[in-house]
Amino acid sequence: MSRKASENVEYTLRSLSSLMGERRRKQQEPDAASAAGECSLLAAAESSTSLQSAGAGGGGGVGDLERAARRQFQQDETPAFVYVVAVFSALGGFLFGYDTGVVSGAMLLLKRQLSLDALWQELLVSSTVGAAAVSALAGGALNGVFGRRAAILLASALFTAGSAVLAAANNKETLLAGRLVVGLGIGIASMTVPVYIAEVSPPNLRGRLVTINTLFITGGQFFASVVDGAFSYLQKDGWRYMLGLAAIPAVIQFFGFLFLPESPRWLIQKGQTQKARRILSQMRGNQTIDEEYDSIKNNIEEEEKEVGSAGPVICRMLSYPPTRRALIVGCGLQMFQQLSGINTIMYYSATILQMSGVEDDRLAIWLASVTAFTNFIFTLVGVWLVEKVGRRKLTFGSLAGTTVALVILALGFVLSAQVSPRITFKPIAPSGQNATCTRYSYCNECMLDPDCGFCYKMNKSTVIDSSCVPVNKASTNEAAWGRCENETKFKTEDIFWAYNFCPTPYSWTALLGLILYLVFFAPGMGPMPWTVNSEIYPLWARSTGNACSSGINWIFNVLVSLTFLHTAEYLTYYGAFFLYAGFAAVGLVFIYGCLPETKGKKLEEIESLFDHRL
Ligand SMILES: O[C@H]1[C@H](O)[C@@H](O)[C@H](O)[C@@H](O)[C@H]1O
Repeated sequence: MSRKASENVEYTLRSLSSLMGERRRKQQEPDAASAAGECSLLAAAESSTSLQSAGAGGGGGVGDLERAARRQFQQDETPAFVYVVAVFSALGGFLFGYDTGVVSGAMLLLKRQLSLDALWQELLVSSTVGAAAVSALAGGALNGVFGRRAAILLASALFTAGSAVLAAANNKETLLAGRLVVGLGIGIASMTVPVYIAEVSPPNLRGRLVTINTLFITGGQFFASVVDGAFSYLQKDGWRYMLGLAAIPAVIQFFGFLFLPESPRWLIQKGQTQKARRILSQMRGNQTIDEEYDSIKNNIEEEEKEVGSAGPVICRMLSYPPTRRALIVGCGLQMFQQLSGINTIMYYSATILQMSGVEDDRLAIWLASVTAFTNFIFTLVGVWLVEKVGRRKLTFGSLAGTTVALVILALGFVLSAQVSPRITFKPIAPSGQNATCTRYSYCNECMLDPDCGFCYKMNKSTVIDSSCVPVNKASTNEAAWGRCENETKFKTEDIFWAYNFCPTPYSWTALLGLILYLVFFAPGMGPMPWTVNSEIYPLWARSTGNACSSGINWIFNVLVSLTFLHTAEYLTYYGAFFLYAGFAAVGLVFIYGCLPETKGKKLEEIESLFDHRL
């Protein structure tokens, strides 16, 4: 009998045995449990044999029975406890999304209240991402030595402390300290949570449960954008609520995890086998865990024989071809996730939407939450698809669509640049004022200079009397001098001010590109790098592998988001998006050539997928 066929028999046997055992329990027959088990097993064996032969002959009702048994088997495999554990862990993802997302709205208020210059604004935004990169890299050792549970507890304590410091801060230095602490929490959570969920999940649900973590990340980003919108009306101290609110889920996670168990795989590795057994059977409900337990244990012993246990894990990973290949795939996926520009889209969506003709600031903030919502909803599609189509197809399809969307986005900007309004009016700068902006001839050039903005009138749908003047450093809603100097006044005179965008009839292409981008990116390229990384390393290399790949994710996150405005300045907006499309196209080749399918495999079986060259 082929391996697959014998697996099927065993599967049906176990399913039917459990199905009938369950029925007996329900009828509350007084016979001893063991006898019931034995009987049902015998009966199951019989029906299983007949299933096989009937299956070969194409019996229809038998298929139904088998399907029912499978369904029952899967239900038995996943008691509600696994979901509780997954949701509590994924609160770490929620905080990751919330804290990275909320800062853009908080910054609008903070820069006014604490008179922050551009350097401080950049510091407050990127310090968190930088700290996350460092703690994600360090989190590998932390996870290996103290376990997943301790790492998650530490992350939620850091989130709580950081949010409290931020809510109470009275100066920019304290704010910076709070943002650094929160960043340390994000880094640890980002690398630990997927690993922990993967290790406690049954194979048939692992992808889905790990992907829920990314759903929580994008949910956190969406929630942050709504909170930003709501508190933007509270000009004084609104930022305290925005930044401090994160303490609530952090405290919930902390207390929840005091009662939740350690990963059984980590415990087995540390020799705490009795405890591991107990937790594993708690996670698997009424299924027998012997097979799973033995396979984890044997695997650990074999790995130790094969790779040894001397020297730093990263060196062992690099010198052992299967883990070296897995590391290349894991880090490559995380790198291409960021290089395809997701965080440029997330952080600058308000600006991109303004380019699509939305002129009102507050409306742009609310529309940005529509973008965040699209990201969230389509991640849900990913949760649904991951166990149906598998990781490889989902990631490849998603990146292919993302590449096309980036090209459409770029073409939208090309069209807009080609019809960019001419500058027809060159006002004389008042003495002592900067006049460099007045040298530009087209709105497009003016827009790309972060110090300048475009001031114009409209005659029906034509731009007239347009000038390029310096922006007011304290508020980008108005110019430093000239007709657009006073926001409340120029609005009554039918004069318009465009900072960071140009009025254009082709704005809809940018909007279309933006939405298409998220529709394609969110189900695959968003969650799959995290999901795949949580499953491709053997146990001894899992925390280090995830530490490296998460670190790469955060490093490229900083690189891409911090350089976007400069890239746009040198290459123009469409140049920047063509560049991301180019990176995404290279990513496609990488995925096609290197990413194996891990769907449905036991964590212990996945290593063999990397036995051969990529
Ligand atoms: O998977 C997540 C998700 O797609 C987020 O929207 C993004 O901001 C993160 O950088 C990414 O790692």
